[in-house]
Amino acid sequence: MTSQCDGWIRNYVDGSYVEPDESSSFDQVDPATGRVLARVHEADKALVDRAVTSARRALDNGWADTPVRERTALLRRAADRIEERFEEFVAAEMADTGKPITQARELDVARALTNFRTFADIVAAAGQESFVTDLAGGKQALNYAIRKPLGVVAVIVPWNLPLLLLTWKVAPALACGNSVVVKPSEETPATASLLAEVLEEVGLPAGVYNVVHGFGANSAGEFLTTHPGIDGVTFTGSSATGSHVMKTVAPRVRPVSFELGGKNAAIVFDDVDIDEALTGLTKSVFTNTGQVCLCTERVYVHRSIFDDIAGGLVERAAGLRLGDPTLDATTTGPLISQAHRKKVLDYFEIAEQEGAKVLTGGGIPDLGQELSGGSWIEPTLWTGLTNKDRVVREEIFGPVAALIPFETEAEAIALANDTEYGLAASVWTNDLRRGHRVAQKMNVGISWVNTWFTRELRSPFGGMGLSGIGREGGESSLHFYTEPTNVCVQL
Ligand SMILES: O=C(O)C(=O)/C=C/C=C/O
Repeated sequence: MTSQCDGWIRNYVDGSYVEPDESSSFDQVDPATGRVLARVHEADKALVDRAVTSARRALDNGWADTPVRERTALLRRAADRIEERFEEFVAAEMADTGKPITQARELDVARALTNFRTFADIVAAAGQESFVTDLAGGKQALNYAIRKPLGVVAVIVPWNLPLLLLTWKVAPALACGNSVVVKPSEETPATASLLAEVLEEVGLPAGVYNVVHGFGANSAGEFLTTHPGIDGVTFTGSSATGSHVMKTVAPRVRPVSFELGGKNAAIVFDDVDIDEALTGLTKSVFTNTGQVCLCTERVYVHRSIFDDIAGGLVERAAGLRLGDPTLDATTTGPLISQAHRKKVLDYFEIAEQEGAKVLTGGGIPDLGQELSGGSWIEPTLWTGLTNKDRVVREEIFGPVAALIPFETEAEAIALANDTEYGLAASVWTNDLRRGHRVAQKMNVGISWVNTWFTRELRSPFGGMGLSGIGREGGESSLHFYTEPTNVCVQL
């Protein structure tokens, strides 16, 4: 039995794919064409319970006590196996998202390899904290902390970078000896189920990795976060859903790690190399059709170069290639669904009501009959807006940004920080002292200077305010996926 066969994408529980039934299922839709590709079997409450129970049993039957070197060796084998099956993962990710093949290869699946290998290295090298404590009367005590697995972790991941974000969480979770129950987004079920094949092939014990599919209220996600057997929740997705998940685990005071929404700013100073800045800004606004929590939706530009940057970005947007995701020349895919496209188009309406001047885009492109059923949208740029406008305050999650001029550094910092979110920012300037100074002043988790989405996986990653709780990455992941016990011995 495999993750996807005879037209079904399956749940994976206790080491095997679950036989689907028609009664609870939903469609896997290709966002590029609107075509139904397969049926997805929706997990009911009993199946979610079986997943959590088998995850606990796997922990207790030895996985939690597996030597670190065995766990990290398994992660490396998983990376090698994904590499061998690379194009299968690319195809599965593209079927779910419609994203261009070059991005699926160079970002989404490539990062899965890096995530597994990086956390194998980090956990293999991790030490423990210990101290010799001086006491009264010349006595001493030895204090040392051992880190145990957090336990059964609920991993809830979004539809924008499905495999990247899934492995960003599952790699450290497994490396630290946890077992996981994964609830992928209903929009993108394929790679989470396919990963189960690889983990089984490389010898992960049954029950350590489980996948349950579902969506909305009173479904797998809800059954999972409310399940008394869950020891912690790691979630990437919208701030509203994050807030709801927090409420569901609050009665049992379970730890959460949230990477949520953003309304990220770029600040472009007058001393930039215009071409270099345009390249970086285009990437930060339009990557993954703007469907990355780190994408820029607010671009603050020094007034003296505003027209150069605005004009240059319009040209770059015109240079984007929307179309058949299987072509290497394609740079930009569709939005994830018709429902999400309606949300983005509604914001296009609101922007015009708020006085936006549309520099480019603002509608639906005509890409021919083959793609007419897809959820395509035009890359869009606005001017004429202020920080008071809804489309400058609310996360849109599409290929769109508002361009707003500023005069002084202090004004730019104030404008960029004027938000309830706090995930990412980018500062573009050739004065590196100013770059460091302004980047540090950003109230965000990740602040880039003259670059965007450059990732050091050992750094803390996450956001503040509405953008999340906690950090993952490097040591931060170890802290979330383990529970330390400090032992104090009188010497
Ligand atoms: O790059 C990462 O590790 C990561 O977590 C990216 C998150 C993007 C969310 O939309």
